[in-house]
Amino acid sequence: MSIQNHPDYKQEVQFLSFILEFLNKYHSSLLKTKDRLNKELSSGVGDPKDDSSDPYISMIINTQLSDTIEEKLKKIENAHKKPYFARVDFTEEGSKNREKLYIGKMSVLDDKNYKPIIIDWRAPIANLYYEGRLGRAHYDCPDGRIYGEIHLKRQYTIDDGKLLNMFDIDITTNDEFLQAFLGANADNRLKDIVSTIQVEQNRIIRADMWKPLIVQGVAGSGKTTIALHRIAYLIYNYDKDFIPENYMIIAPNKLFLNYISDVLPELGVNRVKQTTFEEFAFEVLEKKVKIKDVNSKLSKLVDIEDEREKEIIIEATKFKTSKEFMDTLSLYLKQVEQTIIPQNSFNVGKIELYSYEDIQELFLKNYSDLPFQKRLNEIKKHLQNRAKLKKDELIEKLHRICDLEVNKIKLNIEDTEERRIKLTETYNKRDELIGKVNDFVKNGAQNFIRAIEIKSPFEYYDEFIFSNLFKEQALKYIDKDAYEYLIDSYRENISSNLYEYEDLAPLLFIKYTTLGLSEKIKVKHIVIDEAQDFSVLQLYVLKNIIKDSSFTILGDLNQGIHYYRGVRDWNEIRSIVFNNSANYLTLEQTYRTSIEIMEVANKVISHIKDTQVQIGKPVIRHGERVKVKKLNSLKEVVENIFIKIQELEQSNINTIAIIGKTLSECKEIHKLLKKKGLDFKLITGNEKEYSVKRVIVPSYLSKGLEFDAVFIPNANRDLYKQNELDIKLLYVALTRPLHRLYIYSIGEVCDMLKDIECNEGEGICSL
Ligand SMILES: Nc1ncnc2c1ncn2[C@@H]1O[C@H](COP(=O)(O)OP(=O)(O)OP(=O)(O)O)[C@@H](O)[C@H]1O
Repeated sequence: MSIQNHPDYKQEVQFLSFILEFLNKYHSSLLKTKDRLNKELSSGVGDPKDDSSDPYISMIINTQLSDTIEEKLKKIENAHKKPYFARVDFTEEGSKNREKLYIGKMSVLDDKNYKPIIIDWRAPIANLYYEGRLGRAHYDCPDGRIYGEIHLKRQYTIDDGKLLNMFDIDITTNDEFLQAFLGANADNRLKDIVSTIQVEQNRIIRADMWKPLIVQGVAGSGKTTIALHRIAYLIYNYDKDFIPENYMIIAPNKLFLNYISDVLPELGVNRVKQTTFEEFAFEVLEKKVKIKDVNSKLSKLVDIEDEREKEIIIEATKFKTSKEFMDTLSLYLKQVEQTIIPQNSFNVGKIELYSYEDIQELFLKNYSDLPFQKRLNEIKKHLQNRAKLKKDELIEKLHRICDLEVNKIKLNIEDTEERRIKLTETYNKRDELIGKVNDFVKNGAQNFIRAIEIKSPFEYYDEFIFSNLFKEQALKYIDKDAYEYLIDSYRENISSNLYEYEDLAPLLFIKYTTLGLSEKIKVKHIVIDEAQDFSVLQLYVLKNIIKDSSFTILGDLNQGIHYYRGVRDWNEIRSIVFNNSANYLTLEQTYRTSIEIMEVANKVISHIKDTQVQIGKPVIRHGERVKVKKLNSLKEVVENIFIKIQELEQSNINTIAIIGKTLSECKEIHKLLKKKGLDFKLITGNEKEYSVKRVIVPSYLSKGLEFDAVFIPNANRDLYKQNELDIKLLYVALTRPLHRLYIYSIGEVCDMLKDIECNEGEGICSL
């Protein structure tokens, strides 16, 4: 049915015009306020945040108190293009009023009665759109559960302020809206999905903030997107308790952060901390150290032929990122703790004010919850108080001694010049000692504490690695070769002032235990994306040092390419890190890839015989058949890619990636493509900006990204062997495209793609 024939069309167009008019007025009133404030600012009067005098200001768009006018203006401009995307008609139990709830990315309140004209998608009542079906429904709000009836659920396509389409639906699943959304091409940034959030995604977004949440989701199931929507949701619903700066998202690298950087501002959220684990570690350590390329170990493992060498590196790294390593480090820090306080008492002269034993007790027992440095600060207060208390007594004693001495002199020496000299000396001595006592009261405790050495986390870590304790413990878990590899590689790195990525978590723990965290770290909720590549140790340390923070952890074990350190089983994280208190949810539906592409990816990942492997279920969206073409050389592959790209240019394909296995393979292809005049950007892992539409990228750096079309230049059996790492690297590459996937193989295709029916005659295998 054409939209114009819809019985409510006229009414809907009228409503849209009303809203647009409303927003226009608000916009111009804000502009006026901005001008006034600018004038006031430049003339030095007025408070820039006080915009309450304007009649339109009481109409609130997203009631973030800290919003600046600039932010509000931006929000209105966005809202103007698409003020809402859905409507739910709801009658609350006991009421006769059928409310029309228009739902948008941000709320718009009527300035006269403060009633919402548009409801923010994050508001409790908006849950009716995501979870409710026609008929009896309910939603939860701070006052409890509200029951009622849904009469209508309608979705709108509005673009640039024009109503283009509308659909009446029942459930928000697999509807036309979603299909249209998924059929669209990837621009080179992730986007918001407020209008098509699915039920299982909605539950993750709206899950309780204070219960740690672990999400296992297949490639393309929306984990990254949901992570960002969840932050936006939490910021809106916990705005009284937290500010955006209290939220932190940790992503694998800067390129990825750049790739996701549009989503939160699109959702009207700013100032959320978006960082990598390394950057956060530098902030905690209050020092930037040189870190070996995060992917260097992975690329080494990808390249090494010698199986034993590989085994040693994996064993050593697994240990270095394990709970056992952490326990060993804790044992070492316990030893350090015992020896921090020197075996001296706190004395003034020969008088003991605090015994070593008492100071040690304060350090080890009374303040055992605090970092070493903070314990010393507390102990200093005790010493200072004791010194102050003793001051009068000491001074009185000095006066008494002096008086006795004076009497003695007066009795024994006649009133001569000699007696006067002796008396002056005695008084001087007394005054000198009183001065010393005063000085001691002022500085004694400080000096005592200052003499106690707390080393830097780097020094402690160094001592730890080379300690006998570490050797003894390590050899309980790993063999001698792995231990020696661990020590030798550490020594080699340190000689060039380098640390490994895996050193960061223990260093953070040492910093926390010894010196404590800077007040500047305000994090309260941590969202970790691509968490499958985090180690138990990293998560454990984060959980333990950011004391009362809560967590949302999202990842996909199928994509765990840093398997030598990463998560192998989410249950391990639940028990070791969260004491079994975390919720665990899964996402099986995949939204990115077509059915044809997902089937190939699923076949490949099934080669890992592990119960943890999760098979993705694609949303019903068909695409082109996947083809594997056998060729004889990389040159031929590049020729083929060249021709295909000419074809793709005629179609609606925006972003294209060539995904190799190793960086060296990518470099080679990059050179060949350059010769043919094709401009592709080689991604090496050091980029901070993600702006181009055509890239050549090694699989391990393509994690999290997506493209309209993907070329796998060589999936032959020498490159992709049937081992966990190769299977996962291939899986990651195969799950990046939205619409087209082209696979080439120079010679014999790898075993994982062999299952695909192969038409050798044409050199083409297809599923
Ligand atoms: N409910 C949805 N409606 C529309 N599009 C969606 C929805 N959920 C996910 N998508 C789309 O699916 C694609 C994959 O999402 P996203 O990158 O967040 O998934 P992911 O689970 O993090 O993937 P990967 O693990 O492969 O990195 C994106 O294009 C996203 O916009």
